[in-house]
Amino acid sequence: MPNQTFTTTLNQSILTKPIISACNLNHYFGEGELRKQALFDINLDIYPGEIVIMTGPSGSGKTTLLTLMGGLRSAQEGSLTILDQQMCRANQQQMMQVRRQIGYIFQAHNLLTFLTAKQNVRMSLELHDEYLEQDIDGMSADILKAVGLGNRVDYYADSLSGGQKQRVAIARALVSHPKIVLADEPTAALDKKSGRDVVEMMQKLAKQQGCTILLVTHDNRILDIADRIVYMEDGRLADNPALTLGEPHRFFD
Ligand SMILES: Nc1ncnc2c1ncn2[C@@H]1O[C@H](COP(=O)(O)OP(=O)(O)OP(=O)(O)O)[C@@H](O)[C@H]1O
Repeated sequence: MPNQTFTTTLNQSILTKPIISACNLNHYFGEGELRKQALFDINLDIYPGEIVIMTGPSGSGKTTLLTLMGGLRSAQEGSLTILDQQMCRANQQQMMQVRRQIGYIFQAHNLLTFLTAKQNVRMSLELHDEYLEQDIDGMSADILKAVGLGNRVDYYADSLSGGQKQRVAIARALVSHPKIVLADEPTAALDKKSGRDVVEMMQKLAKQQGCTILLVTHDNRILDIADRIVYMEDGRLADNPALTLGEPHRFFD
């Protein structure tokens, strides 16, 4: 029987065009003699609604690629299209326009600790003109309920546990219904159960909204939430037999 992930991806590639598409993408840090290539000839298409996990050893280029794919870093060489915008040589305004359609979740939750959970989520809606006329308090409270924090809406971020803070960060990233969510090591600071809860929450909300998730992780306990796993090594996308054989847990243990 054909591999389900492969079949899904194949169907998607026939029916839809990628929401993110990298073609022969290279990236360099430093200048002159210090210039060092961090990404080599990356070719990767990500389709609407997919959950893609990017994994691989430390220093292999995952965060560099994630930040490029999130419009947080200027693309230098090759082609990178995000939501129909070519990011190579894009100006600041074009990059900003792309970023407004993306939700971000980082290892550190980056909540403002002197604001409540609801106020933190609300801030994300305040950045979007289209929501200003709507009940943004109600929307913020609703999404906090959806991530299981209905009884913590008015708690200050400081008084929440690590897992609860990360759930607020998920609510903040998804409340504006972004087309893409990028997550960099979202479970790194969490214990096993909280980490699992957080990604399952993210998966559920994203599937409800038809949102695409690109997630970087070293955490092999969450690889199964992905529709597709891509593996990086030495700045290149690599085939990882352990992952394609459906035995992701073998690799890092
Ligand atoms: N701002 C920077 N300046 C110079 N070199 C950098 C910079 N950021 C990353 N690098 C280099 O680029 C390479 C890829 O780094 P990157 O952080 O993307 O890897 P990673 O796979 O995300 O690693 P980790 O899993 O440890 O976070 C590394 O060799 C790193 O030292």
